Amino acid sequence: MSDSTIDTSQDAQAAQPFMQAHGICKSFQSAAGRETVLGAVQVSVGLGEVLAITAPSGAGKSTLLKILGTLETPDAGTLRCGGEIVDFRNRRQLAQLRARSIGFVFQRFNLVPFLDAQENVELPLKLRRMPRQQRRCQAQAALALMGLESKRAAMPATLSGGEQQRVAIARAIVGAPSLLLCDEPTGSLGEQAGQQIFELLHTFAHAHRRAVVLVTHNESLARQATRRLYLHNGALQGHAP
Ligand SMILES: Nc1ncnc2c1ncn2[C@@H]1O[C@H](COP(=O)(O)OP(=O)(O)OP(=O)(O)O)[C@@H](O)[C@H]1O
Repeated sequence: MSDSTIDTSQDAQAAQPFMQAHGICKSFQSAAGRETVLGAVQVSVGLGEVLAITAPSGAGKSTLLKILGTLETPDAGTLRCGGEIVDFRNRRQLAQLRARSIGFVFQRFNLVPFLDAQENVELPLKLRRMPRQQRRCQAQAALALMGLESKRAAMPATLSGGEQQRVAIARAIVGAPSLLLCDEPTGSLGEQAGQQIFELLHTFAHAHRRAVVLVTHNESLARQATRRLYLHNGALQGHAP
């Protein structure tokens, strides 16, 4: 169900918020001076929902997503994840938070070309030194969730764009993150493959009670999200500018 009329002030009331951002500001230095990209952004995302964020190019969607994913430090504001305030100075806490709770999906699939689908999905678990049998089981389950049981041994180059993105999503969710941040995940796919990716993300959020943030230029997909917000002039709002 989409709800394009929801106001951001109601945002904090979303059921079981997992990630809450309050007063997030970010500016960058450019040749023309200091440019404010995000000015006091408020947003929360709850378990079980897909939150779509749309905006014109250059409005700061990727910057916001990086801050929500703790990959970028805001100039001001607070971020709560699972009820705890994120300390951006504590690199160790950030790394643990990302490893345990946050998955990332990008427009580019970034699969390792010399590893097969299963090995690609196992990679984050291997880095965490998970025993081989356990990581194999988890990777198989993640690939099954993406409808790729029959492609476990396939090399990335032999897969379609949509299939490669599904492997990338399986890799992002294999560690069971509560929050999945997706930056234009369907941007390089055709309409049908993009729709399939959206439906898989939707099922992941609803059936597994996870929070999904979907940054997209695709109006049709944004309309199908649980909730959608527009990034405009550095603020998130519930209606089109
Ligand atoms: N590290 C950085 N240093 C300087 N400027 C930056 C940096 N990162 C982002 N910007 C600037 O911030 C603005 C927003 O960038 P961002 O990538 O977040 O936008 P976007 O909405 O994701 O754009 P697009 O839809 O085109 O991908 C741009 O003007 C960009 O040049």
